[in-house]
Amino acid sequence: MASENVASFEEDEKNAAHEPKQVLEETAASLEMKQEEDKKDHEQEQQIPAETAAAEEEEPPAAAVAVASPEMKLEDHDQNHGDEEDEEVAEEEEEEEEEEVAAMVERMKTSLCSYFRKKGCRHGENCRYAHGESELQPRPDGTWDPTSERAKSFLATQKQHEQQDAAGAGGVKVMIGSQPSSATTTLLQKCIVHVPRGWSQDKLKSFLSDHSVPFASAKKRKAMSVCFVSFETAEQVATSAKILDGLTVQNKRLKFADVLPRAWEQKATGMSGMALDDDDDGNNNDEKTEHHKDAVLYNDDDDNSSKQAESAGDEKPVLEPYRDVCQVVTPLAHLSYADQLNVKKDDITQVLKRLARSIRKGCPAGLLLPDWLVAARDREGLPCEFEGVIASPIIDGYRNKCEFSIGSGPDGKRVVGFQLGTFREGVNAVAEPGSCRNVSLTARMFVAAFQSFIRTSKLPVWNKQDNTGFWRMLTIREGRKPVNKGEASTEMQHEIAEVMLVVQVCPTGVPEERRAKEYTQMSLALTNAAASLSLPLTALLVQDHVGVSNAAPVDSPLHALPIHVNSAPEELEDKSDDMPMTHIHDYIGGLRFRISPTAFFQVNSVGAERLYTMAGDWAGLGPDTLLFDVCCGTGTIGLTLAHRVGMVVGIEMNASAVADAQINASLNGISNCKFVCGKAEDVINNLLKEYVVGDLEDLVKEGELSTKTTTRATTQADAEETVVRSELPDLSVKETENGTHQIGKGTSEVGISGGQPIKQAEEESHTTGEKRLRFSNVVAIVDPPRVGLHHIVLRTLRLHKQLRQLVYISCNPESLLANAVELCMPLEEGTAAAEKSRSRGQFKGTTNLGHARRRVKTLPASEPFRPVKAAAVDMFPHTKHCEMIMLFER
Ligand SMILES: C[S@@+](CC[C@H](N)C(=O)[O-])C[C@H]1O[C@@H](n2cnc3c(N)ncnc32)[C@H](O)[C@@H]1O
Repeated sequence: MASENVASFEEDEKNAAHEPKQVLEETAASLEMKQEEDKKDHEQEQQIPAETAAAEEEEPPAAAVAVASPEMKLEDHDQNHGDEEDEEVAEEEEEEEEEEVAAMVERMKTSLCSYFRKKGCRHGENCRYAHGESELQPRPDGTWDPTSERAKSFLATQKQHEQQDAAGAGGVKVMIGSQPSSATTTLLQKCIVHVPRGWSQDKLKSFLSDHSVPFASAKKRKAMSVCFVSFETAEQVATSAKILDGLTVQNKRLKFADVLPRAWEQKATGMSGMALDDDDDGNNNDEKTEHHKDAVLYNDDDDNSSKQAESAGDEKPVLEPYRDVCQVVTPLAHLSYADQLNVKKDDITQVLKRLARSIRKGCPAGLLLPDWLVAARDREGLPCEFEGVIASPIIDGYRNKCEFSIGSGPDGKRVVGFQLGTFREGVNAVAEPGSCRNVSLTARMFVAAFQSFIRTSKLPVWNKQDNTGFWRMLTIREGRKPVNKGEASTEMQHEIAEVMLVVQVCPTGVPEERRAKEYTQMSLALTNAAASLSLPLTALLVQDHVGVSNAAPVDSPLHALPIHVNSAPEELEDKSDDMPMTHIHDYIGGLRFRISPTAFFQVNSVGAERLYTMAGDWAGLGPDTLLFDVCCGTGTIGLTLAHRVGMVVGIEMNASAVADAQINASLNGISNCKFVCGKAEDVINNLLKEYVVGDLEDLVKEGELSTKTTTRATTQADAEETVVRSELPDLSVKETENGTHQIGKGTSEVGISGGQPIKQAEEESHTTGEKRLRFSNVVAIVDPPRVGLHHIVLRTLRLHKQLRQLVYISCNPESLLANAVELCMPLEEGTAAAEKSRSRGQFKGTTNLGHARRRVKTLPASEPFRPVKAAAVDMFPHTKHCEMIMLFER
């Protein structure tokens, strides 16, 4: 027994030793693109649409994001800096890279833990080997641990196929596309590239026979310059390669290449093939849509060729690698829900450990480590308590917003659905949402109706390769009926009361009258479908967008189209005959929220309710609290917590979301919230000055506090804050005028103030003369986009002494990690001056830990936060995403 264990561990060590290099290569290659994306991200709404989520699933593991590419090093470096400094930064980045690769490899549990299987493993979740099949990941070569069930069932299937083949006609049966193929079978399938397009299959066969190629079967479609050939033995493959590879036929040299199995087959076989994409004929061959530079997908579905003829005429069949749409969009759906939660828990555990490691690494030499970091050693490296992942109350059909691409399917037909990969992978095909478990039935029915319409339209669908076409994207947003507390149905379907459809088009070159005609037909088709399927359709809009990516700027023109579906009067409060509806409504925490077409709203609204409640519970709210809701969207967090605080100030850059937030306050009779439209980095400093009793000496000068409080040291804050608050005048909040006025750079404030009697100061605003409340207890709940908080916001929060509690909600653990470094890393006195010279205008990225650590050193001496607790709410079942929440205090 014991020797078995040793043997298995030795083998694992060997495997592990190969992993880092491979991972490193992959990660470095992916970074250039990632940087570009991150830049764009900061300007955009960062909700994870189902489709984006799908694309993101395709990206390398999150740890790769922070690895620096050579381009990043150049860009981020001030050219005036000396070589020495460059080297230092490069060294740090290299270390960073190594650390993250190591962390990533650590997370890749590619072998089963034999201790766990036999009598339990004392390493628990920190074990580097997989505890059970659900934790097991494929090895870098695509194969599975040979002792796993997966590998065993794979071998069994392989054996079965071999038996079938032996009993059959003697040839190797090519099964790709219909059932799992074995590694052996895949190795016996090859493709030949640069075969004359005009050749028929028979011509190909006679060519092979003439050249004594011992093939088992050969397939070729006319008009394609690639064909597929299978062999019976490896020797036959080798012989044929010698004969065919490089042979000149009609002035072109043939290429004998591997066939790229579809993704699930790749996982099982670990195949990779030869480069194909260097066609020297200059023609835009169909094969060139195969961007996988390695090999060609063997699409054995003969039906596809005939299906293309039925399409509207502007699409060509594409030959490209594609995967099952559910696997792309919901990659965890094959696991039980409990296993999905375990996968997410492990991922977040690793992220948290990296936070502790990164801050320890950045701690100035000679400075005592903060207590929480010392305590991390006793928590197996965790920087704080981790309360685990809270399950989503709804597991299927939970998404209230999905973005469906309009394009061509693998068979060339017009399809409305999800992109089967990313453009940078060269995957352009779109597939119907099929049985993706995160999409609601309502959305699927609308997709089907819209797809039927699109197939009749004479206007072209969007082609990502040449950025042409008219129909681009269909966004479906759903709003629910109010649900009484405790009655929340697990079947979201029954609660959907409002549906908004936003159809994105590229109007370039299509005359207005022509568009208007198409829209009328579209509206009719969708209205009729909604009526016949008893689906609510309450808003229909067209969005014009001419950019390359479907992510349109929030100010892209929107036109509301009339629809005539019977709706309940309360659903249509802002609808009049000549003003079609432009919003939907949903409910969180018993409050009604109006949502504009471009405003962010959590896609899993019942999950969001859990998240916001937890944020409120952790934030230590009270009637004397001023709550800053940073990146507030339609005001969901602030408004659901408004009854627990003195006042809420929400900051949001999307103007229509801010307008929603203001209306949402009115809709729910909430009067102690203000919403400010502007970028948080532009307004937060001024707002803190406006509302927070910041500099206590000022107040003493103003005669509002006794001198006793001026000696208050930041580190004694908790004890003395009570004194400060009790000495503030006991005032009731006074009604102030609602209205809009300027604060800071290019911002506008809309708000309603009022509320319950609380303890705070009141003073006149310099800008409006209105009586303004000022608080000494300030809490921030930040819920930034995927890229995280802007460094100016982080700096302001860290330097604002009055801010003692900060709750960070994040849909991207990587940016949370980097931001947490900036909030929590201890600083040496005087560091700022020393670091100043090398900090000018650089360190742009926020998801890079090395950048974050260097940026902290540019701050003036300031008390760091400490991580107190962390948890996650699974807002995205069946995907790898999860919403994290962390409490920081000081
Ligand atoms: C993840 S959403 C959170 C919204 C809201 N807290 C909620 O849960 O519904 C992030 C929000 O931040 C906004 N945003 C993005 N960058 C911003 C910035 N620099 N300043 C202020 N808001 C920003 C986006 O428009 C979006 O509404």
